[in-house]
Amino acid sequence: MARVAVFSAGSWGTAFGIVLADAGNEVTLWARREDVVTAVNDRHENPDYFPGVELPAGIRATSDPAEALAGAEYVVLSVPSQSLRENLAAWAPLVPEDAVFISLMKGVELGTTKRMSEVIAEVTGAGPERISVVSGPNLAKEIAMREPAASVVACADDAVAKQVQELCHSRAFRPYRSTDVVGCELGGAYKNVVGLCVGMAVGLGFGDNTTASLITRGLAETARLAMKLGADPLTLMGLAGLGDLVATCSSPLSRNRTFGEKLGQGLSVEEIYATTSQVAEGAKSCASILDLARRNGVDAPIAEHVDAVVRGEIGTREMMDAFIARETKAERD
Ligand SMILES: NC(=O)c1ccc[n+]([C@@H]2O[C@H](COP(=O)([O-])OP(=O)(O)OC[C@H]3O[C@@H](n4cnc5c(N)ncnc54)[C@H](O)[C@@H]3O)[C@@H](O)[C@H]2O)c1
Ligand SMILES: O=P(O)(O)OC[C@H](O)CO
Repeated sequence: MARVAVFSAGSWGTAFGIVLADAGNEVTLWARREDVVTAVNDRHENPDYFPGVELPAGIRATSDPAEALAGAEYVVLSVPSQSLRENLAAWAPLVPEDAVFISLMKGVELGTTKRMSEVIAEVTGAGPERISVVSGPNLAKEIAMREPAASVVACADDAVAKQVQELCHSRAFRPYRSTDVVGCELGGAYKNVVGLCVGMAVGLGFGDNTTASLITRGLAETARLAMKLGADPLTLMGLAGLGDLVATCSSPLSRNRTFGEKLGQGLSVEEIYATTSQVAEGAKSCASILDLARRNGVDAPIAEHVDAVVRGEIGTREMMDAFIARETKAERD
């Protein structure tokens, strides 16, 4: 049993907290709001995200980061990607010096184009052996309901990946392990952009040929960039690549796919933001991923067109027409 601090009590932080508690760990959830802390501690529930789901007794909550981090052996980070740097700068001095970070986030930082593990390294000074990521087809609601699912734990140090793997192996959650942090993180971040794109196609009324074509070309685009950055292409064929892409692009539970669907139905980005407080990472990361691709000379048509739609520069139908009209090429180019 280990002591784990989870930041924060949103959908995935709470669901992964359930996994960790089911696996026998002592979990402290950090929540920004006192009413969430009270609901978790007094009623074993997080009503904002999973009303009616009873949280395990091994989960406690606090709004005090120092209390959450006291004696923590593992620090799970699950805040919106663009807020990580600022939040972590405040928490870092409180983190025990040997604690291992576990990033659950699927985004790329705007401006710097850094992956989340790179932001963690920069802000905390932790070495690669103290930074792991978990990524895979893990829609939070299904995980909170203990529906069976698999995922990937990646760390440059295989022994640490194994520790984190054991930490989160529960009765419903089966983690595999990898040392390909770049591949896992890019698979997770890119699938959100492809999920937005597929959602747009669905919102426009297109069927399975269109979605399968976008998923497959999205995987090719992800692999192109990931390989350029040193990832193993087989990682992208695994749970953190194809697996997550399929879950996100197929499920109405995906916030990214839903966001795209609303765009396809004609809503504006501002109108969609007004209807949900939950994060659709792809709406921000399309710009940073496109930036990363351009800096590395990688062709990224899906990121480019999704970014143009999100900026309001083109419409969703125009995006689909542009994909078809692109100059013909070999499939593997
Ligand atoms: N929800 C899922 O199914 C799922 C699964 C796997 C990975 N992820 C990834 O996990 C990360 C977190 O997503 P989520 O689904 O938990 O999002 P969420 O919107 O459900 O929760 C985000 C949490 O962060 C808090 N928060 C929001 N803005 C903040 C800020 N500026 N500073 C500090 N805290 C802030 C919110 O209060 C909330 O507790 C994302 O990168 C997402 O891609 C989500
Ligand atoms: O709801 P989404 O679109 O953020 O997707 C959730 C998970 O990342 C699926 O693995």
